Amino acid sequence: MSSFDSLHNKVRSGERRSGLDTDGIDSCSMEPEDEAPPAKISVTRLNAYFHKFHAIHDITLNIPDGQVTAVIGPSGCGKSTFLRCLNRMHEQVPGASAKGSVMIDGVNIYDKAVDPVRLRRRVGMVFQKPNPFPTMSIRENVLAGHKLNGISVKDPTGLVEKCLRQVALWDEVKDKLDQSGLSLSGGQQQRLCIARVLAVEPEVILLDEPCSALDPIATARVEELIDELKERYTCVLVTHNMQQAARCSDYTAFFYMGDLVEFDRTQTIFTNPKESKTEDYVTGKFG
Ligand SMILES: Nc1ncnc2c1ncn2[C@@H]1O[C@H](COP(=O)(O)OP(=O)(O)OP(=O)(O)O)[C@@H](O)[C@H]1O
Repeated sequence: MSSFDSLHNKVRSGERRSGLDTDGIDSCSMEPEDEAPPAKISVTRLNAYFHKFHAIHDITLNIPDGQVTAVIGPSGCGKSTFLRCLNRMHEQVPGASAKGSVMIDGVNIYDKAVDPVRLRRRVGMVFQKPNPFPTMSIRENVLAGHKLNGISVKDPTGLVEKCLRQVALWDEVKDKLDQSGLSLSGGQQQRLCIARVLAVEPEVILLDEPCSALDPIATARVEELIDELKERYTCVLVTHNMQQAARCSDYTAFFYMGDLVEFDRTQTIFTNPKESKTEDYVTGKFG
């Protein structure tokens, strides 16, 4: 059975999350004809470059508020570049530039008046490889965003506990908060990094293949966490793993060679895509 058939069948049978199986699509409660939630992020004619190389082309889409939007596509199609344009991390690469508009709650983040450092607190990012600050303890890692930005915290002990509870790490680390973040397993480190992002109270969380360095059990825990995060945050998830996109996301954007080929509800992308290129990709004909 192809992955498309498998995904399709799972969608039809309405199976629920269980480990790494392909399910959770049914958690997308809207039927295709329903109205999409309002956009948290409106991207219009976004183009990104590395020097003269035109990496993403004229991307226009609305990322719905309080949902998980997955970005899928073959290697090199521009997924990470697109993601990094959403909090202006792209421009930190020497020679990189972007054109177009990215409106978050109606404000163009590329406007000169927008401070990119403050923006990145509102639009936090979780990376492929867990990257706790190596010289900091678990506690210090959670508070790192405040420290690096010179923001005082009224109740650091309470904040550390709250954030570690949010990522379901508290019980595992509460007795060793002063140990190095590197003393944790890969999956625990990734949840610590998510706690670090949550500590500065973002509105949007960008996740760039957050499970690619994790084992299946750690992956399942991070996926469960993403499912919980969407109750409070808008999430954009770059993933190579179509099963993960199907399990975790409400909407999916399919990129190919720098173009946005199709954007729709995840259920539609995996069961009834409009574009043959999308169907070829989700059925594993190329990738
Ligand atoms: N720092 C860079 N300098 C020059 N070109 C780059 C740089 N980073 C990415 N690119 C190019 O931009 C294009 C898009 O890259 P990007 O990393 O966004 O793709 P991706 O879809 O995320 O790939 P992958 O799935 O392999 O991570 C690719 O052709 C890539 O080679």
